[in-house]
Amino acid sequence: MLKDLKIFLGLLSEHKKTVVFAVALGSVAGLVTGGGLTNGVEQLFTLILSDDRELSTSQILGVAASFPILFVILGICVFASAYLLNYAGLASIQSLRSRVFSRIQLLPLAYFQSSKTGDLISRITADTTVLQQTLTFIARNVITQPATIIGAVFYLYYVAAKNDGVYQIYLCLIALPIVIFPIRKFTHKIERKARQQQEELGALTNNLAQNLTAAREIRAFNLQERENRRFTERLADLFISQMKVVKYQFGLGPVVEVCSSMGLSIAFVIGYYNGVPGGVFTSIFLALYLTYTAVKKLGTFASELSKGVASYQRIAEILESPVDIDDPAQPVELQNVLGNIEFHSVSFSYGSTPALKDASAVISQGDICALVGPSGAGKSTFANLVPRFYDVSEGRITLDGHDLRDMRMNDLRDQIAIVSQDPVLFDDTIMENIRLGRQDATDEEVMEAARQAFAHDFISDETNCPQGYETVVGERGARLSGGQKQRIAIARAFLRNAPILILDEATSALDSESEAKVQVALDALVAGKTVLIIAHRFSTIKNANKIIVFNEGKIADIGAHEELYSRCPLYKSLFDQQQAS
Ligand SMILES: Nc1ncnc2c1ncn2[C@@H]1O[C@H](COP(=O)(O)OP(=O)(O)OP(=O)(O)O)[C@@H](O)[C@H]1O
Repeated sequence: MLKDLKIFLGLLSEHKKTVVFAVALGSVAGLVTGGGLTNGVEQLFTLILSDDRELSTSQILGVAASFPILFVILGICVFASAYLLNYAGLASIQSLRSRVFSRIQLLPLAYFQSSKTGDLISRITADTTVLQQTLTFIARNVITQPATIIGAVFYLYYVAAKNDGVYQIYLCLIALPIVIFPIRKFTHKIERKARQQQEELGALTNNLAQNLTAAREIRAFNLQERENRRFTERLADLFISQMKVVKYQFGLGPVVEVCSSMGLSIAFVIGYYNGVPGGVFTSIFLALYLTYTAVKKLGTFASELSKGVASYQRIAEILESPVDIDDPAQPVELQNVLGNIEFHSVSFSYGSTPALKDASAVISQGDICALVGPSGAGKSTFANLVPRFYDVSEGRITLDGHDLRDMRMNDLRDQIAIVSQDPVLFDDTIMENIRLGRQDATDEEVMEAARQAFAHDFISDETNCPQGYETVVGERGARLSGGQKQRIAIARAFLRNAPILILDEATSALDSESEAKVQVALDALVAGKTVLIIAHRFSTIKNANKIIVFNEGKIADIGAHEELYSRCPLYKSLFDQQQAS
């Protein structure tokens, strides 16, 4: 438990001073409860049970006032301590969420292919919420409860010293160590069950996320019933694991109470036979009761801690995932990049799946290089290695003679503009979506880029975009057609004006009229730049001066159209097939 507690105290370490001050206030509250309250009760009951009623009015008022005073002190300490500790807890969770989010921005693409989006969302939202509850629960109880126990035990010691026959009542405290055993057993169980519960919640969120992104397909293929069934099954799994946590969490309290009640019974028997006076006995009973209640709360505390540990482990998995593509210690300074790219015997595998084998190629400044080959041959993989979305497994890639791994990632990616087949737009205005190409671009520059991409006309057309450049495009650009989205993406590339362009069949979503227009724009854009076109249709390659033919992860041939057509059988057959269709 101490190890687990350390994790949480570590999370609170940014607010050490606040925590220390709050803990001091909590200790006062605990000691006042355990020591002061019991003492007050002793005085009160001794006076009320006595036949002798000769106290002066001021003495009576003094005793009567002692309780409100005690509770005012207690109230101030408890409130201030809880407020400050909650502040530290919530602020720590805020910074943890922010750290997890920042980490996610750095993680390699491969991480997202092996993780599920819904589960990641669940870790950042649901698991951090559990942690938040744990932190505030710990904050409320970590000091108050032990302080209450210490105060009460000291009071018992004080009473035993003052009264004959009372020291045997210490026997009642034997119940305390006995209670530790069920607490330990239950907390281990809770930690495992809570982890399972959070995993089920992650799976449920993932199911939901997938369902929401496939709303069109679900309707098109009449999958509603299948989706309902799957979601209901997930809900049932979550329910079962939640109930297991509930069983152990709430089973602990009664077990501790039964052990504690035995202690109270022993106290009664000892007190009765030893003739302990009524007032003293009442306060002893209260001290024992407070001690057991505090122990019970510590039991709940341990179970909360276990739940928190289970969630923390899921969050820590993100924080501890290696960022294997990182900046070098002494990066090369990139200046006036020309765009000469060379692949030197490059191999790459996705896990154990080889995707590129011993690929060597030179793509010089100004080359328009088309990557062609059958599906799965390695074209996209080849292009994805240039912006270091993945690092090569073997060999090296150079830009203007420098190994890509010797450059700062941001410097390298600043030299590259990408237009993908299915461009992603953010739920923001058209202006801001284009500005992603270069974040410091002025509105005028954004509009000029849109003109170059033949996007300005549809953006200015009120029927398409009622607020022009200020029109919000919806999630993933839902309010725009495929062709319009692609022209926005092309406008981004114009704005970026990078020396290297990667086009993933960039004109595939355009109708023949816009395709012709964009082709003119692309011709202007590519001038003097190094261009990689992942070509799925051969119509795209007519402007390429260099064609790389891929087959089963290997480069089968490199050359211009005419030479490849005459000497490369694979290229000839692919080209003829396309012409025929
Ligand atoms: N993220 C991934 N994880 C595992 N394997 C992958 C991944 N991406 C691609 N592959 C595999 O790597 C190989 C090359 O894929 P790649 O996407 O580079 O081919 P491609 O030529 O671009 O195909 P297409 O024309 O169909 O897009 C294929 O066997 C593919 O299954």
